[in-house]
Amino acid sequence: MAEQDYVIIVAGGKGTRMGSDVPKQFLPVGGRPVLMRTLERFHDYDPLLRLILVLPKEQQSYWRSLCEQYASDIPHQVADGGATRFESSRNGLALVPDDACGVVAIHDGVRPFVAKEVIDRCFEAAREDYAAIPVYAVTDTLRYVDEQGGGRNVRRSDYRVVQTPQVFDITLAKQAFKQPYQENFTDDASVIEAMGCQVAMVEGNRENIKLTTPFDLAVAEALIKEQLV
Ligand SMILES: Nc1ccn([C@@H]2O[C@H](COP(=O)(O)OP(=O)(O)OP(=O)(O)O)[C@@H](O)[C@H]2O)c(=O)n1
Ligand SMILES: C[C@](O)(CO)[C@H](O)COP(=O)(O)O
Repeated sequence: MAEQDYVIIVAGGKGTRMGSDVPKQFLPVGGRPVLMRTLERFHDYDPLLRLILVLPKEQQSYWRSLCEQYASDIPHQVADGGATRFESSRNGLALVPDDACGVVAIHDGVRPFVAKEVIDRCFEAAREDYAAIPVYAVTDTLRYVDEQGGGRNVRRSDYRVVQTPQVFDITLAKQAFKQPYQENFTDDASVIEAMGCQVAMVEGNRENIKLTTPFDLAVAEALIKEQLV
């Protein structure tokens, strides 16, 4: 089969920490829904990428109406959201043909500001090393807190902050997502590592924030206003 790369954009979460009436992936930032911006990032990066959007079943018709309202006609498939991020990623992966040859990126729907250079780096590293994630260095002092509430500083150079897109060889990803769910699967790289595989790290971009709380929305508006993204 000819080489074809895929991007799965997961937006099947509840957005509890955002606490908004409208699901956070549909909230407008800079006048456009967050999820539309995310989809556009990857389409603008390479219109030949096959895009798969993972959304809760009950939000899919609203998404279609938003596409009409904003005259967005980027081709994409839609998969059903799951109870966990792992399940949402797995549902998206199920739409990638079993005999597909290439890499698959899994990206948070609520990270609309990933840089083109970062997508480039992740795709290149995944082609070379089978699995790659974007990270950046911790800038604050970092403290370990024990069960008794005591604490001690740890060496921050030992840690990295992890972002998405997390990019994998398609065959490897499909194999990894056959594993049963574990609680420590907080991202897709942890699923790959549970099979004993290494994950390469490349430099991410700080602006690629995950819109998790109302504070992040304010930061997103400011980044757009200052033309930093
Ligand atoms: N069952 C889930 C849980 C999360 N996600 C997606 O994973 C990304 C990162 O998750 P996060 O921002 O933490 O979103 P939520 O889980 O929705 O947030 P919260 O924990 O506040 O409810 C989001 O795009 C979210 O929609 C998903 O597709 N399916
Ligand atoms: C995948 C992720 O965005 C990497 O930073 C993150 O782990 C998802 O966040 P969550 O709070 O665990 O949903």
